[in-house]
This record gives sequence, C-alpha cells and structure tokens, in this order.
Amino acid sequence: KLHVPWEPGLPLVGNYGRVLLQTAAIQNIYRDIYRKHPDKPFVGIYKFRKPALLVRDPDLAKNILTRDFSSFHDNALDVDSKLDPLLALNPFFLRGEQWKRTRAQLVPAFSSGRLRQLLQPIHDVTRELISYVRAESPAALPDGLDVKELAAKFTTEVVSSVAFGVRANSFRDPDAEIRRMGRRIMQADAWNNFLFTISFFLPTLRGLLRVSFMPKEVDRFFRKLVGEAVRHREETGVERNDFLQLLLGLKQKAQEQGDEYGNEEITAHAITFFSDGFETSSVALSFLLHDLAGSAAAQRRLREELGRLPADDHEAVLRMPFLDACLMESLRLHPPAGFLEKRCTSAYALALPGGGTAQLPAGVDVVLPVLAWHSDPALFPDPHAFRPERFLEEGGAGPRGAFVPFGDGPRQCIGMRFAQMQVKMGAAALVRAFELRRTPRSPADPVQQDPKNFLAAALGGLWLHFEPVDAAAA
Ligand code: HEM
Repeated sequence: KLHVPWEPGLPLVGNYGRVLLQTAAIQNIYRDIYRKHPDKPFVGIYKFRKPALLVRDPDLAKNILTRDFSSFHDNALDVDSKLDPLLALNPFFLRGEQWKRTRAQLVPAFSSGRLRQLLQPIHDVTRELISYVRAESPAALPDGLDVKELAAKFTTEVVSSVAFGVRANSFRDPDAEIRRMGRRIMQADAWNNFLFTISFFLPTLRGLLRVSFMPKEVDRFFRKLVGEAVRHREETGVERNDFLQLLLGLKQKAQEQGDEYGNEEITAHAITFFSDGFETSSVALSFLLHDLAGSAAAQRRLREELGRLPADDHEAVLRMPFLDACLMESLRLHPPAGFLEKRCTSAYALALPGGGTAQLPAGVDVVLPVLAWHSDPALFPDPHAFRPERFLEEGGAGPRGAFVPFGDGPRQCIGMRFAQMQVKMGAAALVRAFELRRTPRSPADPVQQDPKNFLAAALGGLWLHFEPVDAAAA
C-alpha cells in the first residue's frame, strides 16, 4: 500500500521461514534482505504474517531513534505480562509512560559517581579471572579455553556482585547456581531459540502454547535470591553500594509518597540488571578476545598503552584510546544485538524514493538491521577486517545511524558505560598477563553466526590459548 519495494516471502511465515527452521539467525536474514536491495532507503518485509519496514538508510534510522523518537518510542518485541511477569517489567519491554517513569528511576544507577564506585569490585573480579586462567593452563590444552564460557563466568561474577550484592562463585564451582541460571536463559539451543521466536514474534502461538520465555526454575530462583537479600537488608539495616540498595531507596521513597513499589518491581529490576547485563557483555568480551588473538600487533600496542598506566589506577584503563578503538571495532564486527525493532506509535511521513511522501501508519514495526550496516563495505571499507585504527580516524565510525551497537536516542542502552567498563577491565587484565593465541579449534574469520542464537554467537564457539606474557617473550 505504501508503494515501497518488497522482499517476497512465503505464506504464513513471510521472510521468517529460515528462523523457524533455525537455519539462519534473524540478524542474518535482515542482512541478506538489506544486501538484495541496494540504493533503496527501506524495504517492505513480512514478519511472519505482519507487514513491517526494514530501514536501509542510516540517516532515516538516526531520525527514528533520535529526532522522531516521539513516533517510535516503543520497542516492537512483545512480551506477555501474565506468562512472563518479571520480564514484562524490564525497561526494554515497557511502553509509553511506564517506560519513561521506570527509565528515569533507574538512570541514577549508572551515573558517573556510581560507576566509579564499581571500579574496585570489578578489579577484584579481574584478579580472580587471571588466577583462574593461570590455574587452567589453557596453553597446554589442544583446543585452548572456551572463551565464551570464560567471559560469561567473569561477567556473571561482576554483575551478581553489583546487582544483588552476592558472589556467584562461578570461577570455583562449575555448577555455581547463578551461572547455571544464566545458562538456562541464554544457552543457544533449539528450544531456547524456538522460545525466543514465539515469545517475541508469534504472540498468538505463544498464547496457545502458554509457554513463558523465562523458565519457572529461573523465576523462582531469582525471586528467592532477591527476596532474601531484601529481607536481610531491611532487618539488619546493612547498606551496600550496589544496585539493590538503589532499588530499596526507590521503594522507601515510593512508600513515603504513598505509591506502590513492591518487591515484584525490585526483583524484576534486579533481574533486568542481571539478564541484560551479563550475556551481552560476555558476548562482547569473548569476541574482543578472539579479535585480539588474531592480531599480535594490536596486542603489542595495547600492552604498550597499558605499560604507561599506573598499575593501581583502574579508571585510567577506561580512557585508553586504543583499547576503546579495539572494543568499538569488535562491536562493529560482532554487534551482540544485531538488530533493533521499533513500533511506529504515531503516523509518520516517509519520503518515498521516487518523490512524494507516504504515511507510515501507527502499529507498523520498523526493523533496524544493525549487523547489515556494520558489515556494509560502502559504510565501513574492508568490513570483515579487524582494524581498530579506523575508530581513531576522522569519520571512521561511519555515519551516525550506521554504527549503533548500543542503539541511540532516549532508549539507548542504559547500561552502556557499565558494559564498556567491565569488558575493558576484563580484556585489559587478560592482555596484560597473557599473550592470546588462536587454536586449531578457533573459528576462521569472518566468524560464522550460530543460527540458533539471537545474539551474536560463533558457530562452534570461541577457543583460545593464553600464554603467560613472560613465557611468551622468553
Ligand atoms: C556490550 C554489552 C551491551 C550491549 C551491546 C547492549 C546493547 C543494547 C541495545 C542495542 C539496546 C537497545 C537500544 C535501543 O533500543 O536503542 C539495549 C537496551 C538496554 N540495555 Fe543494553 N547492552 C549491553 C549491556 C547492558 C548492560 C550491562 C545492562 C545493564 C546492566 C543493559 C541494560 C539495558 C536495558 C535496561 C535496556 C533497555 C533500555 C530502554 O529501553 O530504555 N545493557 N542494550
């Protein structure tokens, strides 16, 4: 109806056949459609039976996320609040005024002052990380170490301590409970991928099958964990400098004003911090280590940069230009969230390629193909090469709308600076202590995406050798 170019699909499944068959990840399907329609600002697609607009033009995407946010203020992924009550309170899924209020309440948790207070706890976890890698002696293992699991242990440990005020013990205990719960939500397998697809894209089927995205065991575990921590603090008056304390402050303030802010909200937001914070960051850290292992020159340059810093100045790591460029380049190559989906919330005038405009009606979903932009040679020359220097060059980060690993605008990732902090501190500690090397089991570049994962994930995993720096130099 809008006279836009269309990507033909199949009856019922539209362009999502390969998603259902689990032969391609959603972000790769969007990338393929993007490539088939060069020079078009947008392409019509079918998300199963629902028509949607895939935006190709980064400038239009930038406007959707920023200037014209009032017409696209909700994310398009649906969640059923009866089946997934805790997930439904995650800011990512909240809508309209409820989103605005919750976002404003949570923003102080990520202020510069609060993040500074996390430097020491994160540093403590990096020391455990280094001891763990030394003890495992991965240089002696033919396949090396499973880096995805290593990074997940690290971020689970950091996030648990910062969110709930507890240690997950994931380095010492292979069956540590919090790590086990993390695996249950995020493990890339056919069942989890199916759950993701029906939970967020096929609300009718989800309603018929009555399945929740969050397994009941995980729901029960976190309710108990947070409930006990809240009770302990309320009974003893103990205060800690963590996210849970901020949530307890919100509860107290709400009670003073006669508003509702119950344990359900506290539990939900503590889980948000965990679920949104550990897996995305561990994906980012594991790919950063993989990319660095492929470039001895980048590791050398990082070690030189690190060598110039005082050893006890943890904050200085966050200001290292080359480390920052390495992380940005790795996020460009492997954006953990390879697509964004926004819902048009009020009619929007679209400039048509042939001239004139068309009204995009409220209710239509708009897909922003992040992975497609990040790997487009017209936006990033030699797109599959790990070339951190491009982020130190003028204009190297591409046009604004085209490099969006954390989204943009009022709904940009609320945990962006915290994520960068934990990833940079983890990577810096490892590069200082070890020479990272690929192993026969490491995937070749460009890394192939695991079709069963909706976040970036390497098919077959990421594996590395870690050789102590002194030994490597000898
Ligand atoms: C490298 C790690 C991370 C990446 C790549 C990432 C990426 C993203 C992206 C792309 C969005 C959507 C932005 C948009 O719609 O414009 C988002 C939203 C969000 N992220 Fe992150 N994220 C990361 C880490 C974190 C961490 C550590 C936390 C919390 C501790 C977090 C919490 C959230 C929340 C709550 C939202 C929803 C924000 C809203 O809708 O207002 N993320 N993230």
